[in-house]
Amino acid sequence: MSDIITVIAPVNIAVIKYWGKRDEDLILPLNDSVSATLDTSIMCAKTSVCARADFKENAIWLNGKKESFDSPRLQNCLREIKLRAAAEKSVSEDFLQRKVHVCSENNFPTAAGLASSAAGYACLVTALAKLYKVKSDVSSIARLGSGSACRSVYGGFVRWHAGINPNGTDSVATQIVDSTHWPEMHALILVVGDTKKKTSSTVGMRIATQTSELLKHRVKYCVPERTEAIIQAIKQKDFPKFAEITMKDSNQFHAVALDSYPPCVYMTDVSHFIVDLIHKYNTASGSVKVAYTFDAGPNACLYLLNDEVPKVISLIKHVFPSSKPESFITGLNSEEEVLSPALMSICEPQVQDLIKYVIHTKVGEGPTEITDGSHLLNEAGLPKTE
Ligand SMILES: Nc1ncnc2c1ncn2[C@@H]1O[C@H](COP(=O)(O)OP(=O)(O)OP(=O)(O)O)[C@@H](O)[C@H]1O
Ligand SMILES: C[C@@](O)(CCOP(=O)(O)OP(=O)(O)O)CC(=O)O
Repeated sequence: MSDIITVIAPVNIAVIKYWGKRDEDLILPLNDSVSATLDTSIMCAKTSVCARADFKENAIWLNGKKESFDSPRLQNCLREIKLRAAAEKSVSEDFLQRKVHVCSENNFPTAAGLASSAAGYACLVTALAKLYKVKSDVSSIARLGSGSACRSVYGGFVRWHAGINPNGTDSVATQIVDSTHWPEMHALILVVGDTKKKTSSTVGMRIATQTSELLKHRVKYCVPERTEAIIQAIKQKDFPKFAEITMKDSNQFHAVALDSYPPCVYMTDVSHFIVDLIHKYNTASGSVKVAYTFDAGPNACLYLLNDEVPKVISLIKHVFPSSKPESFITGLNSEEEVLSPALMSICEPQVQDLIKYVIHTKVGEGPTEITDGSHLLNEAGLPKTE
């Protein structure tokens, strides 16, 4: 039997955003956040890990390239998993002393605002937990890699509790409902740009924490109320309520980014155009059918129910013509529906390629171990691609 462990882990897109830390080293947030975990069959990180007595050093390969293992976030995750394993006495002292090799790949662009760090660290920490046979919840360890990663440790809809303990022991993720609760919930990710962003989330939220008055108001008054309300909406499958809170929270997060000094601008003209289009679509539909949300970048994530997907895909194709129509919609198969004249008239077609491509996905499960032997490390514990 192989001693290599391989795990795939999902991305998650928040509907109540995490933005601002109360402790930068422990990655403790100022507020609770809520997200949906997205299907690993469409977007995922895949990570293989292995610990052997003859490895000379800890090593990590990310997307085919050897990277430094010195990153404090990586070191913190490995250290905490080993401490947990030692406390649980799950492996021998000798095993804990061994060096590890890690090889990871994302099947979508890295560091492009598509939550690669969330999937990446959830995957790494889950794989290490299996390697060291850790049984307890590891969301607080994934949090040390990237805050939002703690939510990718679970499937379905997930809440990250900010917690109040200075040492962060209560800053953990819990599942609100699993992925079978609201299977009709789909997501369309409209990729406006997939290059590295100008201001990282870490830096952007540091500036906001130091300078934004609006962030203080958001943390104290808006997020607590919205968190409770959206959890109710999720439990009751109340889409219009869910969508309204999602859109308001995205708008407020970007208002906080603009209220920072110097301001952080993540949305582009195309992003704002999408916001306007969704509001027009909802008005023309007579009720709220689609929600948008934007992370620290220009890409839109639209949440909508399955029934609505054919119409919305037709609308996107009509408004955003592509020079590569055959590869414009990726992910889950989606039918198209002829748009009614009323919906056709809400927006004229724009110039070609404002949106690069669209990923159609849905709410899915948390990290899973891959047992078919398709490891990223070979028998020598080195990347198969080397
Ligand atoms: N599969 C992975 N395994 C380990 N680390 C990863 C993996 N994927 C990404 N990362 C880490 O996350 C970093 C990218 O995080 P960053 O926050 O810049 O981008 P993002 O996650 O795509 O965007 P955002 O967090 O705003 O959605 C990478 O440079 C790398 O350090
Ligand atoms: C806008 C967000 O996507 C911010 C994500 O920030 P990160 O989790 O990437 O930040 P660090 O904890 O500094 O690594 C909102 C969210 O996912 O809740």
